[in-house]
Amino acid sequence: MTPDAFTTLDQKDPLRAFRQYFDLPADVVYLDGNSLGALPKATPARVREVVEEEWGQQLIRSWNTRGWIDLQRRIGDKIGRIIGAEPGETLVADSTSVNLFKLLAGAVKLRPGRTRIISEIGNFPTDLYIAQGLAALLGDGIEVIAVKPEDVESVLDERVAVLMLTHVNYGTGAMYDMAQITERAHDVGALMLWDLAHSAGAVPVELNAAGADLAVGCGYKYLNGGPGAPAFLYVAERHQAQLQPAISGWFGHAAPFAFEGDYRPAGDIMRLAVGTPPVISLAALEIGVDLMLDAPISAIRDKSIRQTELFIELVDQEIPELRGSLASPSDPLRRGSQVCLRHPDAWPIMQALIARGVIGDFRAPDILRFGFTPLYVGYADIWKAVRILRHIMVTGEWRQDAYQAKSKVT
Ligand SMILES: Cc1ncc(COP(=O)(O)O)c(C=O)c1O
Ligand SMILES: Nc1c(O)cccc1C(=O)C[C@H](N)C(=O)O
Repeated sequence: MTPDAFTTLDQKDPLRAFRQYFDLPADVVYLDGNSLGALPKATPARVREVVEEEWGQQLIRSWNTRGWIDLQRRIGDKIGRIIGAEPGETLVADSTSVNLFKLLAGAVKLRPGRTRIISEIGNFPTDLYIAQGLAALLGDGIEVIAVKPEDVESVLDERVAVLMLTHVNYGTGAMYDMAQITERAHDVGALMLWDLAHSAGAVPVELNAAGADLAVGCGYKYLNGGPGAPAFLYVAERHQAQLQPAISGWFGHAAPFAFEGDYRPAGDIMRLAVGTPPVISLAALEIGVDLMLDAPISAIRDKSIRQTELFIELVDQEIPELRGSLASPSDPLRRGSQVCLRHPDAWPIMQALIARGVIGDFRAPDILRFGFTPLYVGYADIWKAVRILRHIMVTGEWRQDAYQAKSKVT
């Protein structure tokens, strides 16, 4: 394909208008929105309004007059529309790690007598760490068993309390069939908990249609809520009255402002709230979520598939050294919105790319990871990224000393 063909694709792109709503440096091709989403242009003004007007002028009155008290639920319901949940099933709260703890703990208690939490060896480490920490805290023979993705179904039996999987794998982009795996978990009476960190806003997700029980996800990736944005959690309506909150904070109380001495959980999703929510961060997140709601997820998915396919095809065509290096599934239907390539020198190669304005990720030990966020990545960006990657590989530019030193965040 020629560069002109990519420009034509951009001209015909139904999502083309969305790029203007993001503030991106002109000289950067940003292929890391799956780690930290881009800044929506409307966010700074909204944050300023919350700080200067709602906080500065209205002070504590804003909890009522500006709806601060309802933000977690209000934004939760909006995210619910992106992940196939009904109103009242999704709450914005805490971080993904903390939400995993709350939901896993609640799930284990819902399956008394069962001792196993099953997960996947390549899961994002925080998911495994949280499960391990919870098992150690609970004792009672509770154990975490992590197996290869292809072995997940074969370890499901009546000992399993909960199956906890990340829908789209952070390291490879491999995507599970949500409905099928959820059904297998239910076949043995286990609960299904999905981590949607790399799915929400990236691929179509239908939690209720799939029969999922519980889910968590990030606000700062495809939802563009900003660094450390509050996360979300989902509890299917049918479990809400029984799920015991493991962290029984006052925001989850049935009547927080009655200031009672004893804990009584709220009757609905609010029981999973803990303490005072970060209002300024919630306001920033809402801007990102609103933008996402304006874009049909089917158009996002179509563009994402097209972009990842084109990227793979171009790398194959243009960069002999990277031919056959694909670490993501080659079937786009089994892949999220990212492409991973394997190379023993992935670290310095990625540093050289970043120095030339193509921002992707390195993931240990040998992965070059490229995230495609269709709201602001164009087709011409893909052409440019592959040309620069080609230059770096052909010239051996990545071998320079400057690109060898490791930094703290990789
Ligand atoms: C699958 C997955 N879960 C969880 C997280 C992060 O959790 P937290 O936001 O609590 O750091 C990430 C990325 O950081 C992730 O990729
Ligand atoms: N949350 C992150 C952070 O605070 C620093 C650096 C990276 C992250 C990430 O989100 C990593 C990301 N979940 C990943 O898939 O690799």
